Amino acid sequence: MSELQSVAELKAEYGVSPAWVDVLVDCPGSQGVYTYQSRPDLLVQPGDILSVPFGAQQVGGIAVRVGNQPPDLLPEQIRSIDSIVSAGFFPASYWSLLDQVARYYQTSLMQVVRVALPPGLLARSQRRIRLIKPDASEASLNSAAQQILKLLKSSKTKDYSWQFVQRQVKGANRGLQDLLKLNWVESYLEPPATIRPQLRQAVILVSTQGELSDGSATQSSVRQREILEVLKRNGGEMWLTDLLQHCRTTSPTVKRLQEQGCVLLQGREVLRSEHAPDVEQDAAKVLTHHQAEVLKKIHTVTAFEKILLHGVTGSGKTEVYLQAIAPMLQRGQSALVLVPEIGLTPQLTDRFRARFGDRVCVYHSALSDGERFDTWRQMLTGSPQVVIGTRSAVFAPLPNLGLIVLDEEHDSSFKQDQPAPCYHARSVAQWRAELENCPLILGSATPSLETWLDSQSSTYLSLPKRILDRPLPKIDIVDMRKELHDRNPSIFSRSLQAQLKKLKENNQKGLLFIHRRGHSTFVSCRSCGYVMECPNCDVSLSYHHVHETAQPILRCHYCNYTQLQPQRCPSCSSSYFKNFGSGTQRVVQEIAKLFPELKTIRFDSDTTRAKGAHRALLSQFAHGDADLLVGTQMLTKGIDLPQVTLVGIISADGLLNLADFRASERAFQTLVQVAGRAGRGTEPGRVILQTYAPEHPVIQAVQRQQYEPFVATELEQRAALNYPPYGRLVLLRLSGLNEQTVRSTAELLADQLLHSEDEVLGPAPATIAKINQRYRWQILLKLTSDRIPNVMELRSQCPSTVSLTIDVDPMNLM
Ligand SMILES: Nc1ncnc2c1ncn2[C@@H]1O[C@H](COP(=O)(O)OP(=O)(O)OP(=O)(O)O)[C@@H](O)[C@H]1O
Ligand SMILES: [Zn+2]
Ligand SMILES: [Zn+2]
Repeated sequence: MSELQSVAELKAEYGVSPAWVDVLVDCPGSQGVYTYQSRPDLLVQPGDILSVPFGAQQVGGIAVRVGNQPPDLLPEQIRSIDSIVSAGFFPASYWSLLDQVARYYQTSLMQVVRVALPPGLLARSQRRIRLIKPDASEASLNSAAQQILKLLKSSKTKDYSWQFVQRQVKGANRGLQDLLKLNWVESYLEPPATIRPQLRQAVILVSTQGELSDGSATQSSVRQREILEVLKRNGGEMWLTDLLQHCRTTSPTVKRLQEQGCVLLQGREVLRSEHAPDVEQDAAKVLTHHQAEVLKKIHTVTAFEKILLHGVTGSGKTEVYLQAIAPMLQRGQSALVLVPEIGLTPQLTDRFRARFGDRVCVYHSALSDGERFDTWRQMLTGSPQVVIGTRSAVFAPLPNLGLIVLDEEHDSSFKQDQPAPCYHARSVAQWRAELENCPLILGSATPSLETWLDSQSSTYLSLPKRILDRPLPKIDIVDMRKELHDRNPSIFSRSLQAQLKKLKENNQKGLLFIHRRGHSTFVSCRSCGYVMECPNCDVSLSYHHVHETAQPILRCHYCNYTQLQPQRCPSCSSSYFKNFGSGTQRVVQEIAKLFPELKTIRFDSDTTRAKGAHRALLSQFAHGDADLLVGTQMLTKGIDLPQVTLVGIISADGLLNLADFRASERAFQTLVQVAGRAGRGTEPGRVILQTYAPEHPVIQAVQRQQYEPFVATELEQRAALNYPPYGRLVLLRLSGLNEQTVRSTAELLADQLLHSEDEVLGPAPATIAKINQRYRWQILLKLTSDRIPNVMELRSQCPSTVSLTIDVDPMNLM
């Protein structure tokens, strides 16, 4: 638990209000947490908005911590709080949470604030003064207070901005204090509701006739007609940006259409929350027996409780979340739903929107500052709502939280590796649920070992069957060594080919899963073995081939370094210089060669980079004439398309051979999840899993689709080696431009750690020893107890050229 004390506790203990307050100052040009002295007459609580002196100014700040421990500063360095602008602006528990994150992950509070809050929150808000006792008499007051009172009475709304009052009244501050004490006026912070609404250009179709160039078929008039046609098809109105993109045209062309009287350009105000398409209203589904049982249990939980919802793929977990949340909104409470990646959210958010309409808001780190800010403002209004977001949304400042859901809780993207704080949204969600005293639901078909082991201390709920008793797909394991032996050199086994042939006739769709992105993982020389590497990073370059006739390029996935693929080996000049492996591009090209009748869509980080691309590609696949979706890890995450009957796993081997103690767990989870995309509709599903290691225990476990036996074996191994979820880890990552300095710093730190009772592994170069010119070393601490040593102090021993990242409970050991 946090070491923070509530004001009530402090008062009980000391009989006084807290003496010191840490204030987050966030104004243009400076952002930081500073300590101020409180005043005996002020009862400052975390979450209050304060006015504090800063330099020569008075600025707004947020009280984040209060205490009676004198800070490590000279008395003359500490200034006093001016006043409380707005008490309880944030729930106090919110600041306890951020504080707890900072302490647990051993980073500064400011760094936590940076992931949690939109920048410049206070700078955009305005402090105002309002008269609350209209019949107040001025007689007994000092002159400044009298003037303020007079001023406020003269205002129609009985209120003015503090800035205005200060300009009108000399000594306004003292006058205000008196009035506040009398409770005749109140001081409040107005969130910038009306400030700078964003305007966006809309194009409206006025006439398809107009005075198009001259009626003749010049190239430009044909172009213009096309644009008008597109506008017409879209109901006569589109955002300018959408129209430009859609028609591949420029704004001067559209402006010319306006001059010709065909269209009208108009600035419109938009709320900058993520633009979502209209979704049809949807009513609650009649639950299956298992779903109903689970929901009944969830409804009985009203205080903090950790609930593991273990449901096989396609068992209808989302429907359970929806029906768990509905009564909550009715009671005026809000819910937070965390999902691993934004690629998965379009379908999920649509389902939530269909049920709850505009009470749903999407919050993730890819939002622009403006969008984040607007979404934030909506949250602080306190109206009951559902926030869906990725890991940073765990910090969404929703007041009155009734439930937190973490869907696909096993997913490692809930953990932030870089930059600090290296937090795990699952841990933070748990602390938050504890602080808010609300239930936390962790949902997964393949729970993480951490959660599984912990489920003894939580509520276990299970959905063992798919909805409507649909069967799990049948999984065939294909030994690729045998394929080669039987003279099938193709990346598709004979059984996968047979299934692919049947797709079109049966009017069904398939997914092909590849473990890596890009055309292949690396390029090497078949004569001398030379491997093309990135000059900045310690990784091989990946081969990218845009289309058959394009010049192939090589790219680094860490720093984006790009070069043309050389014709010959740079080392021995051999012309046998080829790419290996199989990535999405190669699979797409092979399909085009072998099955020209099948239409494919590529779904990986290259094709989904643009905003909204996930949604566009998935809906193209679901509603268009494409037969195959070819993709990477993204395919494993929650895609729910009833037409998909076939899942082909091109090669499972890359997953099995990762150098990480969690490799088996991850491989099992990924393979079960991707297999689970098949047969979710009325037609049963079929999975072809290709591998060079069919006897591998993970492959065997996946084929049987039995979670518990797999986990039991895996836990035994972890226990034997004292790895998580038994023994805990802390990883220290060091990096810098000078290899020698990084190395010697790592050695110095490791020496100091040797005195602790914990096991010190390393120092050693990281698996990827250089990224973006920075050399990387690491030290791994294997803890012998649950007590996490404080390694913050080691920071002072690092030269300024070496950066140290502390990763508590690391997920990524590369
Ligand atoms: N009670 C029900 N009756 C009919 N259809 C349902 C019911 N519950 C859920 N469904 C449908 O079943 C499908 C699978 O549900 P859902 O996507 O929630 O499963 P899931 O458990 O989240 O799966 P996964 O973990 O594989 O993503 C969805 O299309 C959903 O609309
Ligand atoms: Zn060579
Ligand atoms: Zn690089």
